[in-house]
Amino acid sequence: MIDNRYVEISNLVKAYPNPFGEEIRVVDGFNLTMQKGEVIGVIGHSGCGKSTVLTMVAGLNEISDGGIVVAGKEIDGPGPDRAVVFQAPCLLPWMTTFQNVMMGVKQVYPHASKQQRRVIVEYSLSVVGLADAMHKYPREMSGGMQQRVGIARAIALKPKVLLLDEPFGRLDSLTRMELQDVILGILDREKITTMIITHDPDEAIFMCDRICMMTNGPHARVGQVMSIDFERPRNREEIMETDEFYQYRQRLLQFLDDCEAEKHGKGPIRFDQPTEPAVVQVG
Ligand SMILES: Nc1ncnc2c1ncn2[C@@H]1O[C@H](COP(=O)(O)OP(=O)(O)OP(=O)(O)O)[C@@H](O)[C@H]1O
Repeated sequence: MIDNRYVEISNLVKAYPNPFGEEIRVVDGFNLTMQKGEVIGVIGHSGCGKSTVLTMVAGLNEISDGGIVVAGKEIDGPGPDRAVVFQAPCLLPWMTTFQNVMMGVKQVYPHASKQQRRVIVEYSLSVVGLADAMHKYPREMSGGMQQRVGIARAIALKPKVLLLDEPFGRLDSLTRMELQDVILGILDREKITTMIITHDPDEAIFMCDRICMMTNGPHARVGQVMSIDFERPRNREEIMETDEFYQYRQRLLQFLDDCEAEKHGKGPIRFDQPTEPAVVQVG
């Protein structure tokens, strides 16, 4: 049997102390496996624990219980095998685009020659469409351009896993769509295993191979996982003309509505999947 578990998140728990000093498990028993090259979306209501899960996978947030294995190795902190893109790229304002990307490359490739590093940085900036803006400073660029630098900075590290935490959250809808296409182009070429957090069902359907729907917190975990069976490369207009797109969307919205109802005491809704949750097939 082929072992497809490239990323394995097992019984993941995150507990934070509340103001009374009690430990509250915001995430409790989160299980998910990701295949190599797979793009997984994580969707759920605000505050359910999506970023908490992502930052634990990134190694930036201590794990209270359970574990995360990436490419056969249990993680115990951040590493260049996992690159993160947050909502805001946090570029150093006194450095050019080129220098901002080079900074991470120097750390990850300490033994590469100057010329090799330059090629990596230039390539990463060109794939996000910034070949002509390498020497601009952040203040000279739009929010969308700055976010492109953040993406270039992440892919320049050649990570095993790319973690995107609402990367388009601050962008207008046109720029958002442009950047979705940029990322999809990169993922189609480089086949990087990717987790993307989003609030936007359309974005999740367009970009992902599977969408993991999280239950409400506290004690949030995976409620359902839905496979998105559109072939790649994907064309936005073509996908949006299919019946399946609207069925997927309906399924996601229904889940979010059910979570909302449960929050207001209209549940309980049954999300009982103790280990790997059931995969929902639409169509
Ligand atoms: N450092 C912390 N200390 C205590 N509680 C925290 C801490 N960080 C997050 N939380 C709580 O954990 C829960 C999950 O937060 P998280 O940011 O992961 O949710 P989210 O689903 O990503 O939210 P959003 O969609 O609004 O970004 C929230 O209730 C939040 O208040």
